[in-house]
Amino acid sequence: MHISMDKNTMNKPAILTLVDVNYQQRLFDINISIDDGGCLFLLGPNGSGKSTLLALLAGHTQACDGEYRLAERSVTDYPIAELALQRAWLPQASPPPFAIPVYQFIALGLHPLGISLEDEQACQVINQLLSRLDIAKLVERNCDQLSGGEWQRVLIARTLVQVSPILNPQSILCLLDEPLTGLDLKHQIEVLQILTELSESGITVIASIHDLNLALNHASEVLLLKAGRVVGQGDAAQVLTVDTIKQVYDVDTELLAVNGRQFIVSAALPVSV
Ligand SMILES: Nc1ncnc2c1ncn2[C@@H]1O[C@H](COP(=O)(O)OP(=O)(O)OP(=O)(O)O)[C@@H](O)[C@H]1O
Repeated sequence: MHISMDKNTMNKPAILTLVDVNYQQRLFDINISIDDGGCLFLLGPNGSGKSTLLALLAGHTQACDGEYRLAERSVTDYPIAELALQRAWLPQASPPPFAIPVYQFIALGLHPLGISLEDEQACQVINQLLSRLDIAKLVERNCDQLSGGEWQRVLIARTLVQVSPILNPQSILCLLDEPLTGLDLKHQIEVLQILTELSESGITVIASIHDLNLALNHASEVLLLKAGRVVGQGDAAQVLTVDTIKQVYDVDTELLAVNGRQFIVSAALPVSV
C-alpha cells in the first residue's frame, strides 16, 4: 500500500483518492491516495477525526467539500447497492439493534451479495469465521445475549462475510472503526491475523486503533490524525517517533527495542513525594 499526500503522485491508478477534502469543522485539507492492498491503521487522539474519515471513506458521509474517488470513480456516482459490493464498513460498536440469532445476524453480510444461506460456499465461509473468531458456540443465542467482546467479534464476522474474496470478487476495501476495542489479547491477535490475510488477498484494510504498539508491529502503513488534519503518513516506525507522539498526543514516550522489535512506552513518571 502506498499513501501519499503529494497531489503530483495522484495521476496513477489508485483504489482510493481524496483530494482537498474538508468536512464540516471535523476534517481539513485531506489529500491521500492509496494505490494497492495493504493494512493501514488510522491513529490519532480522541476526537481527531478517525471515525469521521472512515464514514466518509465508506461513502456514508457524502456532503463534503473536495473529491473522493473509489476505484477511480467519484463515490457520489455509486448506487448504494454497488458500493456495498465494493466495500464493507464496521462502524464503532453499537448495541445489538434487535434480538436476532447470531448466525442470522452474521448472514446479513451476504445480503448485499445477493447470496442466501442455501449457498454451500457461503455457509463454509461463515463457519470458518465462526471458528476463527471463537464464536461458534454462540450461534444459537440472540445478539442481545452476548458480552461486549463477543458482540464485537460477531460484528467483525458480519463485516468480513461481505468482503470475503471467495464470495465477493468485487470487494476491494474493508473499513473497520476500532475493531479491537473490547477484545482480549488472544482475540486481538486473531483479528489482526485475519485482517493481515485479508490484505494479502488484495483487499485494502483500513482500521482505526488506539494501540500504538500494535500499529508499530502490524500495520503496513499508518495515517496519523490530529484535530482533523493528517500530520503523518507512511511506515509506522517513521511516523511514530517520540517527537510526533509528543506533538499529537502530548505524552512523553521512549522507544524500547526487545528481540529486534520496537515498543513505545510512556517515559518514566516523576517519583511522587
Ligand atoms: N454527529 C456529530 N456532529 C458534530 N460533530 C461531531 C459528531 N460526531 C463527532 N463529532 C466531532 O467530530 C470530531 C471528530 O470526531 P470523530 O468521532 O471522528 O473522532 P475519533 O478520532 O474517531 O475519536 P475517538 O477516538 O474518540 O473515537 C470531534 O470533534 C467530535 O466531537
